Amino acid sequence: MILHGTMEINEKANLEIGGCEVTKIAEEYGTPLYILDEKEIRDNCRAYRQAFEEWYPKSETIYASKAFMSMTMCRIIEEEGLGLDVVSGGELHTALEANFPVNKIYFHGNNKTPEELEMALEAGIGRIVVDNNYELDLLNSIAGERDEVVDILIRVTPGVEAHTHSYIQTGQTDSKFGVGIQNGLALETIKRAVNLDNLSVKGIHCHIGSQIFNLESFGLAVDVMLDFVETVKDEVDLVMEELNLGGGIGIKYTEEDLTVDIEEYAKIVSNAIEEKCEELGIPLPKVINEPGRSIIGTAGSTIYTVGSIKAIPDIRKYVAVDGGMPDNIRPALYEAEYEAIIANKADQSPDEVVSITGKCCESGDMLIWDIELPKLESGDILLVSCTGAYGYSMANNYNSLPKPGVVLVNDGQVEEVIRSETYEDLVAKEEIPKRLKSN
Ligand SMILES: Cc1ncc(COP(=O)(O)O)c(C=O)c1O
Ligand SMILES: N[C@@H](CCCC[NH3+])C(=O)O
Repeated sequence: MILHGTMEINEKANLEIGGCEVTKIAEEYGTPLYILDEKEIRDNCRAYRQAFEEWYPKSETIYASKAFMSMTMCRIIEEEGLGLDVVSGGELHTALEANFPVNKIYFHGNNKTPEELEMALEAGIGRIVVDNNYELDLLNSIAGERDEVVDILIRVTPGVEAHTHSYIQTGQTDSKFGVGIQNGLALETIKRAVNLDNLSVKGIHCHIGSQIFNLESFGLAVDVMLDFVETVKDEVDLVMEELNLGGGIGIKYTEEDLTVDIEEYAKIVSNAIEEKCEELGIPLPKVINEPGRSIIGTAGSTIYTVGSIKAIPDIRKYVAVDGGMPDNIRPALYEAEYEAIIANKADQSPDEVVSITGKCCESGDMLIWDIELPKLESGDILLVSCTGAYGYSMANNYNSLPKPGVVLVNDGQVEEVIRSETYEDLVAKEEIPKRLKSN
């Protein structure tokens, strides 16, 4: 397995993260459990900041909190000088509870409710990224009632197809997000927006997809977006000053994946912008990038205890762990692949091919198909790496499994930042109608 961040194998053949022995964490906090490597989160934030400071200083990096949201994460993100992308009232609430600076919050989403928009205006957040005409009118009327002029970006689809799983492509014209540049809808939306009294269009936003390795796709998106900035200037006499290029940088989940160099990404984006702006004779825009996965993905792992082991002769050996698709739905949803290591036998060489399955009543509840590992035994602690992004944030309670908690490790210290759910939590929101109550 690739050892990400501060992972190390100690002299007792135990895996350590942030100087903490994984088996000890399992003993103290139980399994399944998510472990976050604080140094790796901070290093990933710094990689973006340093790369953009070098290649395109007129920029801002904001963390896409849908990848993993918590108040602790907000505090780390703020300390590292990044802004925040939220996509719901819930994410916004979490950010506000964590005292995240409101002017550095961007509000995304293709169907924000009136209540969510009201909440965002009440908080005074930095930018609302308007997705469609319905939202444009809604926001304008809410802002009007409040007697405010709200700064917005318009989400557009540049028609660039990123090479990634079809479920996580978002830049093509046939998408539920944004308005198309190629079919003229984006221009129509902007023409409409500039005539609304309570909105001020500051720029455009696109997000072409997620887990992308081909950096050229970002260069292509820049070209299309800046051509559109030029069109808007000519047609509407509006010079848009902000270009939000979304997130989407891929991470190396397994040996088969490529590695993306953040500096290379910053360089490609900045070269594309500078060349295009020079060609069009337009001023350099402020650039915003919105990484999620590449900030938190490699910093997170999930630990499980191995339970039943079932060998089907000549077919497959299933090794079951005490979590599964409720804490990591990505294999079922996107056929996502992961690596794993036995934390208590971290120095052993692979010995057999097994498939790691969860404990749900669902055949698709698989974490890893056909992985080579040392011989597994019941009671072993298995660590699946790179689960930091879209793991906890997409977790659910299928089969009434309580959601695992999250611990933060750093410099030999383990801190519980989200406690594991209990059985009591599972029924806490329920109310049995009086007539059905037992005596
Ligand atoms: C609007 C927007 N910005 C940023 C992101 C973050 O993407 P990623 O986690 O791939 O960096 C997403 C999710 O894909 C998104 O929808
Ligand atoms: N949740 C997805 C990515 C979608 C990101 C949101 N636009 C994943 O796990 O890969």
